[in-house]
Amino acid sequence: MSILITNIKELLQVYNSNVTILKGKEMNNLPVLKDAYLYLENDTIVEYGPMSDCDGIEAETTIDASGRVVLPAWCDSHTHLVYPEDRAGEFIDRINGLTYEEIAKKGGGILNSAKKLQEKSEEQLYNQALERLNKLLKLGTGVIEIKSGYGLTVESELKMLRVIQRLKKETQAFVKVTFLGAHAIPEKFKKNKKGYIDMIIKEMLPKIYEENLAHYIDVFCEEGYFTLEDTELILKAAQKYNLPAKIHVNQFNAFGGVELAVKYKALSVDHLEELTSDDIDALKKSNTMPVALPQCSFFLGIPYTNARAILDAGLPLAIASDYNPGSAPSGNMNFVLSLACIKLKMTPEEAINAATINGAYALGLSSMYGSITRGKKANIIITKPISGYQLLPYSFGENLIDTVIVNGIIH
Ligand SMILES: N=CN[C@@H](CCC(=O)O)C(=O)O
Ligand SMILES: [Zn+2]
Repeated sequence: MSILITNIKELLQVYNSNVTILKGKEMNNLPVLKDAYLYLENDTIVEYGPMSDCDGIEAETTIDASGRVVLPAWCDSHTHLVYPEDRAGEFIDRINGLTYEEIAKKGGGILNSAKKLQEKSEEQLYNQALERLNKLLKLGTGVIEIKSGYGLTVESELKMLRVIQRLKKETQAFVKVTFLGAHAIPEKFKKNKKGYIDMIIKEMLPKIYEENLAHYIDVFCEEGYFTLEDTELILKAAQKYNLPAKIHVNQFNAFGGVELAVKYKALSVDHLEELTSDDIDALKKSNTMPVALPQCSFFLGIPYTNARAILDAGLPLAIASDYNPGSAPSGNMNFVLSLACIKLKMTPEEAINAATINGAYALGLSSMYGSITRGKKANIIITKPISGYQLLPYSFGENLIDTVIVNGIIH
């Protein structure tokens, strides 16, 4: 199957050499080819260039992209897409003045989702998650990370991971799977957290390894959840099973989680609504990608990640949706892009880089995804006719995505 996209108004992220990460000032650079064509074969980007060089190229399908912007599909590096049902009740509680922490303390939050998830079958969870994922594909997401973490028992964590594995096998999206058994302390272990951590290390991890169910390990390193010591125990154990870390840190409190993650060579540190100069210093000495989740700040009314401090320190930055029923009930990366510009004060160029190439890096995939480069995967967004790529973050709440090609298939 070959696809030729012609008359492209702006082709974004064109790199002849295989760029895999953008840092600091580099993030303000977004290469644009005007009046361009793009030629795809099966799941691969084969050629691109100015329309004047397009003569003689033929394909089974031709798409006229006059007036449209074409760019790599979004790489969403942080989601909790598999969950049993919404938590709209907590939304109302928060409107009435309760905080996320207060809701969690009275049995809501993650434990509420875990209770519901334990009652659902693998089939039910799969069908719900598939519907969500199909919506996201149409909104431009081609690569997605999905975490477990609403199981919190051996059986239910494995159930979640199997559902995610099935999404990986049976959909066009490229799915990376993260084990987040350490998402909350189950009610049963309230007075015996050590017992739950033991269960993660001695029962869950070996089974996950045996069945090859996950690519990454995650821990919610936060007051009231998992301490630095707890996190270190889990990251150490995961090393034995070759599961690199992508961890939740600094959502509500900054107490050294970033430094610990860097010590364990984490692929990414996610949230960072609270950020200290020590965190920045630790990141400077690392290859770890900081990931901002602005929808969580928007929805919970907590501070936004200080993206400017991160970028001005010469560091890279990715943005992701954090799609989950408690703190970010949407996986729409187009809105994430708008928030990055409006609230994180990122330029459209920085935000697009953060949602494509650096998102791919945060999943260990940037040599295959995230830019328009010969040999990279054919994951492409074609917008509706627009005046320029700045419209993507500018027109918040409006769907400007017309066609999405994922893995060479048109959606
Ligand atoms: N903070 C931890 N995990 C999710 C929220 C999960 C939930 O509330 O269900 C997050 O990244 O925001
Ligand atoms: Zn999360």
